[in-house]
Amino acid sequence: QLLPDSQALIMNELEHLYFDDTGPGGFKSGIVPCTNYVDSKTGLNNNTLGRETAAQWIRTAFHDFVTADVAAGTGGLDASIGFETLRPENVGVAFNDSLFFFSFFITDKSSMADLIAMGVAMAIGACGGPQIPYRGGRIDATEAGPFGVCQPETDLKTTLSSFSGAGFNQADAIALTACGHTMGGVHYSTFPQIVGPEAVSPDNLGGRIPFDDTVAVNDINVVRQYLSGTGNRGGALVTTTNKTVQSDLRLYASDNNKTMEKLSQSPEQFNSICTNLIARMIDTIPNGVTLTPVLDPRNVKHADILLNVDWSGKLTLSGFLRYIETAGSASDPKSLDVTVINRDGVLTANTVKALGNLSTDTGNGVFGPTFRYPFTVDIPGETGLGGLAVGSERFPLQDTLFVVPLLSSVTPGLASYNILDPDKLWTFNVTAAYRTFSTPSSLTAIVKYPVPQPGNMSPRIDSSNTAQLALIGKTGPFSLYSAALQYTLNSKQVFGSSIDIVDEGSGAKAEFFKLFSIMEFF
Ligand code: HEM
Repeated sequence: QLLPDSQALIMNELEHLYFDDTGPGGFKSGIVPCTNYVDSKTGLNNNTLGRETAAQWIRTAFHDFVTADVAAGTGGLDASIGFETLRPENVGVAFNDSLFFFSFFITDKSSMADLIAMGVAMAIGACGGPQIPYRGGRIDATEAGPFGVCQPETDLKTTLSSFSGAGFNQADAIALTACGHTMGGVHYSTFPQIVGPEAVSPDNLGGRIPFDDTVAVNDINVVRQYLSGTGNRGGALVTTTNKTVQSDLRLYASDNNKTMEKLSQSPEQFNSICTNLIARMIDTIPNGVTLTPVLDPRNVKHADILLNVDWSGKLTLSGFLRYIETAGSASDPKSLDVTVINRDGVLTANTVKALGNLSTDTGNGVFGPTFRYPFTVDIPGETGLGGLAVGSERFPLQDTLFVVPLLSSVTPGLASYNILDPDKLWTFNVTAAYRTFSTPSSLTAIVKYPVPQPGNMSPRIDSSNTAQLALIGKTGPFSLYSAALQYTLNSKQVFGSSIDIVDEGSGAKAEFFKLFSIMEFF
């Protein structure tokens, strides 16, 4: 039998954030348009400061990554940056702004480190640059990492040795810097030793000098303008008269501009070198972390799957399929056939049509128009559910142990919910169905939600809350277990909360049921 494992659950969650959660409030909304700036002090967009969220996301990942020690297998993309924002080498609001935005999306299956990496891939892929292969599975550090981010004052030798410790040679270091220093710029508010107050204006209150004249586009311009001395000439880290802080000039010229010349040959060449280096940057992870395969937007995929069982033992599965019209793919079909695979792994004759919902495309999909195909299918309890087939795609699902949405609830409901609400008492009424021959007297619930970390804008997931679910009855082949769980949480914590139900005896597990998914208006 096909069983979903935690890697599949990580991929489902990240694909949802990356591919189809593209409307208002979605992950991508922070960088629509690419010039947009989300201020973490107010939570609102503010476009008078000369700041840019997309550029901040790229800089955040770089500062998190570059203190990696690949020989020792430590550091890299591990969100340790959250503990390091008071260091002089991490001066500026970029890090806390980014972590604040990402913190709305952290769950048990979407770590802060994965969100930081997604930020880079999205900022580049959605703002004129190439699509960066993106994988999930990173694990968040629980403490600060070593010092060692290059600063404008850092000498060339120290800068190159820092990159080298992270696995990047001189040519890599030059190119990676140019690939990053094509969006955003240097701010008077952050680096007054580099940019003077004359850069400040009413719609540029932070006093930013962009690296090139396409500040919100990930493109080759920075390289060409640096080499030709036109436009922004590579930006303030090249043109400042203060020699000590000409870090980009020192680095770019350190191999007699050989790497910059190579990057400048064509936009395709620039993109292909950057894709490779940026992917290597975000895939630099500590020993012991396993990344998922690359997320693939071409796949039809299921999302928001809910499985119910009624008092006659009949199962009902609902959710939607996602279809993305990627470059070169066929346009969205009117409908997609969804076929139930039973518990024995056999393709059944139980097929329903999922009808395309044209209004679901927000126009903001990173990979193209993105459509949802909602569906509902009834399944006899005896033969049960092992997965779904859509065309040649197979999605493993299971009905051995699952949370029953219609017999579960979250109170108070959505009517009184605001994402920024402070702490209040929440009740999670959770009912799980368990298909078993040796009925245990209770099942364990592990409730997971984000909690603040002192001195860090990023929360961590607390998995220490457990409770027992008691047997309340039977339906068809299932035993039903239930409990009312109460926690004092703020709205953001509820948004990121999930529950696992486990039978410790058999190892059966219902993993990552998102409590917010069943919140209703009452
Ligand atoms: C030699 C090493 C590097 C040094 C010394 C350096 C230094 C700087 C400085 C001083 C700023 C201005 C920040 C501000 O005023 O807010 C900046 C911005 C930026 N850096 Fe770097 N950087 C380096 C390498 C990189 C690399 C490798 C990347 C990415 C791959 C990167 C991405 C960015 C981005 C996107 C910005 C714009 C941020 C914004 O507009 O808010 N940097 N960098």
